[in-house]
Amino acid sequence: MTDATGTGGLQVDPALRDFVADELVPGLDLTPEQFWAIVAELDERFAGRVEQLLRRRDELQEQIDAWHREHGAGDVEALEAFLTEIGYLLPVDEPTIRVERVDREIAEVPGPQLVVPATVPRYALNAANARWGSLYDALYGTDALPLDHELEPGYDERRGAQVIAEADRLLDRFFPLADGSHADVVAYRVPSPGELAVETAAGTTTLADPAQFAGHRPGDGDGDHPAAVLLRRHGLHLELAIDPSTRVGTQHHAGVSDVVLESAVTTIVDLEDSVATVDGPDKVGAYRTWLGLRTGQLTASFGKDGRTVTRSVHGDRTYVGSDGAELTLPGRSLLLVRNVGHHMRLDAVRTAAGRPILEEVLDAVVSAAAALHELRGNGRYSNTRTGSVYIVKPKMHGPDEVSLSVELLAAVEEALGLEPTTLKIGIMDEEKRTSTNLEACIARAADRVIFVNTGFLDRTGDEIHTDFEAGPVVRKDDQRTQTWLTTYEDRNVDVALRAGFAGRAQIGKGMWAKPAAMREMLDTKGAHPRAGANTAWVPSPTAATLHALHYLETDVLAVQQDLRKRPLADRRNLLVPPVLPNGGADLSDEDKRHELETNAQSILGYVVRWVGLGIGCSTVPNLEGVGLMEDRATLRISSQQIANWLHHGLVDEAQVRETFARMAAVVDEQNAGEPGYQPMCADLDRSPSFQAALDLVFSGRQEPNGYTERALTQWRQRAKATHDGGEEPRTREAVLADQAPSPTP
Ligand SMILES: CC(=O)SCCNC(=O)CCNC(=O)[C@H](O)C(C)(C)COP(=O)(O)OP(=O)(O)OC[C@H]1O[C@@H](n2cnc3c(N)ncnc32)[C@H](O)[C@@H]1OP(=O)(O)O
Ligand SMILES: O=CC(=O)O
Ligand SMILES: [Mg+2]
Repeated sequence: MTDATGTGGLQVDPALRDFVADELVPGLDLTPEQFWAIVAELDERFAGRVEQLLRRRDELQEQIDAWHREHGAGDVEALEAFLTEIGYLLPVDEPTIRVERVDREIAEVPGPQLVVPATVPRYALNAANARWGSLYDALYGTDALPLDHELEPGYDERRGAQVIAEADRLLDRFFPLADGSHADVVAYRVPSPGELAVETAAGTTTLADPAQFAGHRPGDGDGDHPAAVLLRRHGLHLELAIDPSTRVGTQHHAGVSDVVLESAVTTIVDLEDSVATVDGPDKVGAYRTWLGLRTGQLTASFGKDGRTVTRSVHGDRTYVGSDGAELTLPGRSLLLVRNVGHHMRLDAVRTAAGRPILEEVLDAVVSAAAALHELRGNGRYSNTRTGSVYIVKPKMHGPDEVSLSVELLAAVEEALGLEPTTLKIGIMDEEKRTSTNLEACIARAADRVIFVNTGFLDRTGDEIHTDFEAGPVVRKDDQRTQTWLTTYEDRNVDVALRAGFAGRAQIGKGMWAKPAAMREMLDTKGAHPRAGANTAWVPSPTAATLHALHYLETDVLAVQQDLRKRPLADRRNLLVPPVLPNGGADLSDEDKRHELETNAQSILGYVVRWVGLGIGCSTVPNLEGVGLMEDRATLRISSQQIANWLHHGLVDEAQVRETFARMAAVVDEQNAGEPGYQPMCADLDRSPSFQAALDLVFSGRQEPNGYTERALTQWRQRAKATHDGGEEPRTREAVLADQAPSPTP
């Protein structure tokens, strides 16, 4: 099946081997043999270091476990002294970053960051194009505005009127007129390129701040009928598309057929926690998307609204600027790619001795080689105007692991002949040893770090695992208000600002994990820019458009200047374990039952799609029917939560097994209409998904750092092997093709 000829002595899965030879390297100054020789050499060079660092994680965890066994949650000063003594806490030495050649989308323009699984080209293309999004669509098709009547099929005029009124309200808020309201406008005119004339019944007015007028797109005839008016606030653009001949334009008082917002300023194409890639063909699927986005050649065809749609990447947008010169704005989100962490091994490529290689090595080399097409000018469009490639590194524990990542990127640059520091790094601050030593972590990457981001989901999982022996942890939903978490969020911003991130790099906040709850997001996620974050994660293009409103509202760069003056959040508060008072004795049986059921249901709801269908990120309804985005990081929390309560006797094994069996029936019911779905309850003992869920919980205590990848991967591989004799395992693409398209207005 595999053959080591021409692959640097590596045994390479045929799908990967063909992808590299036929798709990745042609057009580069690189042969497949050279490519694999680079991978082999880097794997060999770094494998020992990685093993050592993983052992260090385990050693520290064992020491921390022993301390908590003796002291319980303990006294925080004593804990600090102990963690310092064992080398977990390192001296604080404030760094200054020196990163250069960073695109303005990262350095200067605060705005939403979209994340998209690399395994779904249809979604990835949508994400790349989500730089611009229709505010009308986002308001029409979600719960952002209350809906008090049943929508007419097609276009509902009452809903349309509600959307237009809300858009007017937002325009008044962000782009006020010198006189009157946008709701009174009958025409937007551009008599000369630098001048916006706004006609209302009361006469002609303009913007209260004329500098907000950024340009226009000429329509038919003179400036009385522009096709688009471009406005700008806090570095973000908003386009009034004017076309009175359309259905919406006819209804609008000034012919505005859409309000288009600059939305996903940046996008992370994810090779990590939102994908299920367990073998060569899976990895090829994900790599092909990244390559196709960088060459601009990626397309996806699918059925939607009864017709076949072919999606490809959008071009740039051109206007006449307010200075009269042509103004070109990027049509696509600036793309980053998230690679896997140090703990991942890839079965699909093995050394001559049979050892699976470091998956991060292959990710890094492929990520850079794909981008090389564009850096060499072979892409249809350019992602970067500064010649940088943005790689996000997850799940690093402390500064030595950051150094390892930096050295790997430097080695890839050297091997591919890239200028030093071309490969930039986004540091996910999502493991406790990174948060508590954030200054040192940033220092190790000072000349290439382009973000620190509070990945609070993994971080919560790691908190539970690190404090496992301190006592039973608080309920999952109560983590959000714990001292460690609020300190972590504040301190991440404080440290980054002191290190000089403002105007140079991103300070990011975490994912909005309720994909359909847009009203709630609008009401709460504005806290992210107000907390000094110049970006925060959203799960979909629609969420990006709505979250963009928060950056129009808040001038993040001004907030950052103010925050710079506040005292640094106290690192000691990061050490307060989130354990229940009185060992959980205050919780009622009903509280415990509910928490157990909630976590069991979310574990099963996610795992059944990962293991059974190869889908790495899903919306799973919770027991209250609210759809929650679940990925490997949320799974880490849920499985650690149950494992921790089991360990401390809040629940027992029989109860856990009984609850999982009961929840399996609920999850089967929820997925009953899913093509290719294998119900767990048909035979729980033989269901790979059900067994994976139990594995995650019952191995949760021993599993290094509480990660979920080992169990998921093994059970998915087993499920695929079972399929081998019969039906082919279904891919997400196949599942999507069978699904009715989502209702978009
Ligand atoms: C802890 C962490 O690491 S968080 C980071 C990992 N998480 C993520 O990456 C979340 C990414 N988001 C997603 O995967 C999805 O939005 C989900 C799984 C949450 C929901 O997916 P679905 O149920 O299929 O979404 P839904 O049916 O509401 O919408 C589908 C439409 O939205 C689009 N869409 C949904 N999510 C995205 C996305 N992230 N990027 C681009 N387009 C998207 C799809 O292209 C599709 O539109 P189309 O029919 O025109 O192609
Ligand atoms: O990767 C993000 C997280 O929250 O974990
Ligand atoms: Mg994470």
